[in-house]
Amino acid sequence: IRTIVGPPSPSWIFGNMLQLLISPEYGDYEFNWGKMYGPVYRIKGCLGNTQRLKLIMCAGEDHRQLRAFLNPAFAAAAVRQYQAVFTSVAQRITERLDLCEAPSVDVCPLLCDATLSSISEALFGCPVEDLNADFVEGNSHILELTSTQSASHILFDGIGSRLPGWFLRHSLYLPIKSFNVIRAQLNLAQSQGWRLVSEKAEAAKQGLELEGDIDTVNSSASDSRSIREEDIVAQTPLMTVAGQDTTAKTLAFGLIELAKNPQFQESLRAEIHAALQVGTVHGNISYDSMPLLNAFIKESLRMYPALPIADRMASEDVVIPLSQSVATTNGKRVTQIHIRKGELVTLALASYQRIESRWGADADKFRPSRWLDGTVYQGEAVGPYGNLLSFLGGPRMCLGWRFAVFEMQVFLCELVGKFSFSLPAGHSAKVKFANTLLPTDAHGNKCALLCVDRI
Ligand code: HEM
Repeated sequence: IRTIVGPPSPSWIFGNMLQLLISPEYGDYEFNWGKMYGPVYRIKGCLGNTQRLKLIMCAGEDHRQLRAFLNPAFAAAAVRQYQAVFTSVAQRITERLDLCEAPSVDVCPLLCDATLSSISEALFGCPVEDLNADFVEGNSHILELTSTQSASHILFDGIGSRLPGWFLRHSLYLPIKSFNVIRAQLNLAQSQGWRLVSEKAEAAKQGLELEGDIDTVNSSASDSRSIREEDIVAQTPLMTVAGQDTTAKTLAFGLIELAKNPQFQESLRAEIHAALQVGTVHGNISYDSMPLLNAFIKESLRMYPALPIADRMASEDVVIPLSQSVATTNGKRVTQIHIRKGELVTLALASYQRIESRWGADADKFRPSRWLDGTVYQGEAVGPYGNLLSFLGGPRMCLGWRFAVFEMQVFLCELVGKFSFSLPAGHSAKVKFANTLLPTDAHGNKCALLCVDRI
């Protein structure tokens, strides 16, 4: 890795990490590095750590079993059953927007509440109000915590990646404010998970019919025998963290783009109204047959992947073949890279989604029509949806991708069908990275301020 070319490091303490993670706008440096050095390059981590590039990873047996167990709740047929939940949650966003009297609204909290409701009702089988109130509050604390990023966080992560796993697990018990919040939330999530599992077990004992959620969909799965209740319980915080903010922010970025492009917004609304009309006659809306809606969702995921970069540590020595050779500092070109056990690899998902050979010469622009006019490269699929890596790929691919796509289809039909979105005068939206991509105001605060008018 040391001989792979890459940008110079401005600091031994931070390496290239501040440029990568807290540039004024996400990608200011990274997207240029991609253009200058190609799809694979070396950057420096904190404290002289060198091992960073972009590649893919593997996962262990426990993880495979747990995925197999959870998979049925996220299969296409199961996700279709969540339509009534998504529709009712979307209608509640409309009700809240109708009550807003201010000239502009920050849509982030509305969307975040809505995506939590979808998870709670579809996967846990109960409304958010039935979840422990402290758990719901702790969840928003966690979202706030994970929406901040600073040089000291980055240094802390850099030091943390050099410490043994047992030390990090114990350090969570240090009396640090953010650790207190995480600890309390993990405990609440565990007890919340136990409550859900025992309620389901009790209902099943009484012969009550249960459908569609994580705990019941899988009760008959043959490969679930080795999964313990503790494992199911452990999924409660994972579902809310993985599925709430990711989908809400993708929608928020999408609505900002719609506000910037009134003409596209009009065309999308016309498609939605036509589909809703046909749906009323036939009793079902065919979301997958709406070209503009689906092109718009794919373009939102492409330009604003909730997780723009993912770090992986090699669990064993491995040789990774490259589809194109890359230059080395000693003037040679190599077609494979040797990664040693323990070395860190950064997968630059957002950069991949701006590669011109895949997405067109204007890959830096938000243009949904690229999905309809043949601009997008039609080759082997690396991710589950639209050849995008927003949901990653391989054994750790997002379990909830169908859930997220369907939820976005239903929410957008409701919102764009009923409201028009425009940017408030003088408001400039920015894109920041703090664990995930966030829309922010000019001061860097998480916010997607929009003028929202009833049609
Ligand atoms: C637009 C919305 C979403 C995006 C962009 C997204 C993206 C991702 C990505 C990139 C990962 C891999 C993370 C990593 O391994 O570093 C992931 C994992 C995961 N996601 Fe999503 N996600 C979304 C929505 C959801 C939803 C709605 C759910 C569930 C309700 C969900 C459940 C999960 C789970 C359980 C994992 C862990 C999978 C594993 O480790 O095997 N996600 N997601």
